[in-house]
Amino acid sequence: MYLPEAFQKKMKAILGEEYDDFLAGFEKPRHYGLRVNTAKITVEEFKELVPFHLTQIPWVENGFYYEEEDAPTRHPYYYAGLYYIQEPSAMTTASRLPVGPGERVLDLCAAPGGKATELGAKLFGEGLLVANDISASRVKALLKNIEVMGIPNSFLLNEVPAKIAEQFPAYFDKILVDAPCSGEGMFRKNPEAARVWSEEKPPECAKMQREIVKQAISMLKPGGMMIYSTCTFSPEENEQIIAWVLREFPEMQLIPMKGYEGFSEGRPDLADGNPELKKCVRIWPHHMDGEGHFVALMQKSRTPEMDDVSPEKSSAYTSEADEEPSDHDDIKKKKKKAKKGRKDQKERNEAAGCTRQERTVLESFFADVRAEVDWKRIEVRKGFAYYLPEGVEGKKNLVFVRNGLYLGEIRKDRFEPSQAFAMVLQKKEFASSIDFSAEDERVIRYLKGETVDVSDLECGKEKGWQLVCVDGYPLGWGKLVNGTLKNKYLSGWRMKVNG
Ligand SMILES: C[S@@+](CC[C@H](N)C(=O)[O-])C[C@H]1O[C@@H](n2cnc3c(N)ncnc32)[C@H](O)[C@@H]1O
Repeated sequence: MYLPEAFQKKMKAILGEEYDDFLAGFEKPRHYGLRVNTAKITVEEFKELVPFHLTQIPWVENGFYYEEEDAPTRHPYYYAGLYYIQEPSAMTTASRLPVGPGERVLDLCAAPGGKATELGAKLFGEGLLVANDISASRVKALLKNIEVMGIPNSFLLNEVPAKIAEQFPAYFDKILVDAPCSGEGMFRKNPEAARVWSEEKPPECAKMQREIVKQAISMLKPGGMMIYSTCTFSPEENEQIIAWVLREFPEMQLIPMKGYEGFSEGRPDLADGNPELKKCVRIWPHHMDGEGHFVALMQKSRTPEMDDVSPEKSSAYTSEADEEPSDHDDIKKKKKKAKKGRKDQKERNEAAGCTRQERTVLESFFADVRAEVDWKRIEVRKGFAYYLPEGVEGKKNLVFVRNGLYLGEIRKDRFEPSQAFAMVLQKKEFASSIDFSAEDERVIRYLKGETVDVSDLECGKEKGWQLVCVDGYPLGWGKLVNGTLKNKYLSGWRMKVNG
């Protein structure tokens, strides 16, 4: 494969004796990965359910290699948001940022959402996920992925980091910066990246990365954690950025992250020699089954007042051991905790954000919804109903693409629930559902937008709105009339007819 000469020279200098192994790696096949969406299904349940040949990615608990011929993007479970297709090394970043329900989390360079969707899943619907990207077109993909994965409590922005920083000073418990970079680690996966690479790219990107990181630090709470990653090898964008942070922001310290035998230490010799830089992680494709990556986990010093607070009282103090769901039981505990939080916060006051008439229409639909609803968080704008996240009240002058969950549209005296609303529900949370088995050919026809005969299937109500599921996992809406399911699957999300 083509590799620019200047790149080869640089890598030879960095890798020395290992260079030939590194080069040989470019001829090996790439690896395909999927990440289980633990907000919807546990890893154990997933392994029992799916028909694919999966192999555990050894350093990511909910990550698996899959075989290309299994084509998981064609399966209905993909449409149900049970997993996200992600390059295995790219899973590392979000997996090493300890996030738990109730926290305020920011992903500053989030599109298309590979990492933001994992952070959102770890919140289990409690707390706030602010996900931003500077690119308007890429933010659209981010929105879709957040919706498919069923993350209700998000605020999606299309802004420059400095504008966000004005509104959120020292606000977030956790921040992820997956910086725009020269992409050297993705040359094998994306040969085009090698063709557009030039020697000027790394220093140019480094300039941009310093600006983004500076803004991120200003938005981090004392005691909060920031994780920085790139998919490139160049020291200017990796160790040298972190060395700069350590010099310029004495309140920031590098902290070790959960290890793996294939990880390599950061290289102080490629920056200013600070031995702390060994706490960074380099992922070399010739050492592991994944593409090139760099990850650094940092923490902002606590203020003296915070030292009076016991660890249980402050989410920012929580250690990784406490936070990482290590198995099935931990995930269940977290879900329980999130549910309790919802109950504690719930006050059934009047919805501030809608008229009495709108409320009546919504209430008639919500009579069939068995999830907790905090009416204070419902807002209707020009007939469109939203469920607002907590924590972004009064944030002004920001370009956003979505504030919270889009619930649906009020059309006179009817409510049309949205696709995104279906994706945050569990089957048991709606009064009536049509549940297809994944083998039933009607599920594909439903996903292609067809009307289907379901007279042989059981459902809670003989007519009206149905939550359409595959093996118990919601896919979207349908409306039942005389045994026929009218298709309400969002047209833009449909499976391609010839696909
Ligand atoms: C490596 S990609 C992010 C990938 C994403 N985290 C994921 O896992 O799917 C970097 C992103 O940064 C965005 N970006 C570039 N400059 C930015 C800036 N100044 N502020 C915020 N985002 C920026 C790009 O549009 C791009 O989507």
